Amino acid sequence: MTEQRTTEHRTTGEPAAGELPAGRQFTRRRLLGTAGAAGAAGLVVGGAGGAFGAATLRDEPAALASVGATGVPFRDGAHQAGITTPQQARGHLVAFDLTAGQTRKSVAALLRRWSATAEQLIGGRLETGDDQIAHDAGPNSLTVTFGFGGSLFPKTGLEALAPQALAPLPPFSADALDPARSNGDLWVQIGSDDPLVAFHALRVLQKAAGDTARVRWQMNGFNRTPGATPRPMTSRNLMGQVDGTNNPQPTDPDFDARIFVPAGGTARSPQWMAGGSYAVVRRIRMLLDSWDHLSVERQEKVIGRRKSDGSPLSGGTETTPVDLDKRDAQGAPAIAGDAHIRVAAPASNGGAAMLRRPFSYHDGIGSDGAPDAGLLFVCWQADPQRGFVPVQRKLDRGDGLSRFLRHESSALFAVPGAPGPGEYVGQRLLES
Ligand SMILES: C=CC1=C(C)c2cc3[nH]c(cc4nc(cc5[nH]c(cc1n2)c(C)c5CCC(=O)O)C(CCC(=O)O)=C4C)c(C)c3C=C
Ligand SMILES: [Fe+2]
Repeated sequence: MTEQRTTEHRTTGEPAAGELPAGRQFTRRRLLGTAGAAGAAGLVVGGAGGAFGAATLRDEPAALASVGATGVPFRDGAHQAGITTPQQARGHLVAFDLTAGQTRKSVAALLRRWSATAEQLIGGRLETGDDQIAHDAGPNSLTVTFGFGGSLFPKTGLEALAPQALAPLPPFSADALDPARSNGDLWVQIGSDDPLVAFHALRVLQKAAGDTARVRWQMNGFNRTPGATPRPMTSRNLMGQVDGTNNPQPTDPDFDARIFVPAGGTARSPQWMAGGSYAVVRRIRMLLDSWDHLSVERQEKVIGRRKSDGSPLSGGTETTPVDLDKRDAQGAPAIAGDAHIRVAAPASNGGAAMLRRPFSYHDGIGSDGAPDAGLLFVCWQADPQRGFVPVQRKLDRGDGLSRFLRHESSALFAVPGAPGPGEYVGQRLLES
């Protein structure tokens, strides 16, 4: 049964006495405050320190806002966290390569170490000697998700267990890929609603890699902060569009079949991938200076939806089903033949679908003088040949949006299911 977005998030329970090392022991009031309590106790305006210095001057700790207190279990159901978890405000995507001479055994030791570390980070139980970057923070929806790249299998003698579904993605005509920022033996996706919590997790996991694996590439992204809008709503990307509306929903009857490998595995996904999923990761630069030259009306035609509220050009509100057959008063298709949502729709791709869960990125100004910004496109599916590949093939040929994008890096990872009690992530592969 699929975890529901709303129910996967939980508020952490009160830590048992002695569970946290000295200096990390929060009173219930400190750790589990509500937004209301934060409002009452959090900001001291005026007074000796003035509003600016108030947070550091008060001697009574304020309760955490609900954002800080929200936790996502590391082991919950059949799937790793970070797939159906609501998008967090901060994300780090990191690929590692094994150093020379590593074996299945040393990789198993690394995954055991990483799993234990991730569980400690998520539970707020830090090791003695921790750098304290996240010292005062609650869980902030921290998730850590681990995956395996195709190159891992021959390096560890596991070729026979490599999923066929993990075969390299085909080339696409619009690709401008940087090999140094593509692929990788291992992948870690970190998400949190607090940048310090996210950085801390990244730093601790990178140190835990020890001499077994080195960072191949790292990408840092962001989304809207929870609570930033008066009503919760679908996030916007850096082109300003509402992005994520027509994602498969966990309540859809075919959601699990589309996104996760079934319990018994499949012909293209061995049993050790049961409950797992495949992540396609693409760094897609947006050519924002060109995009910004278009009128809003043109921009809306390129996508097929209104910019203001994400409603389809065939009519209705954001969540109204798209009518690809609708014609305007002149008899022309309301949604153009090369509109992104027409070309990408399951109806145009033999039912192919994926769960898109991206982060935006902004790495300053590129050598061309334009923003080096865009989407860290992450999509999840039970098999990339039935998800990403057919859709990207179609987009590659006929998407009006592709003129404003550049695919700069690409990777595919097999993300195993959640470890059982006492297991580590990937144990069913590494000890089979
Ligand atoms: C191969 C898959 C896709 C890539 C790559 C991709 C890149 C990309 N998309 C946007 C902006 C939007 N995409 C939207 C919808 C949408 N996109 C894809 C697939 C890819 N997008 C799909 C399957 C869909 C849903 C189509 C449907 O069934 O209606 C939208 C509309 C809102 C929404 O439904 O999310 C926007 C906006 C950008 C900016 C981008 C690369 C940077
Ligand atoms: Fe899209």
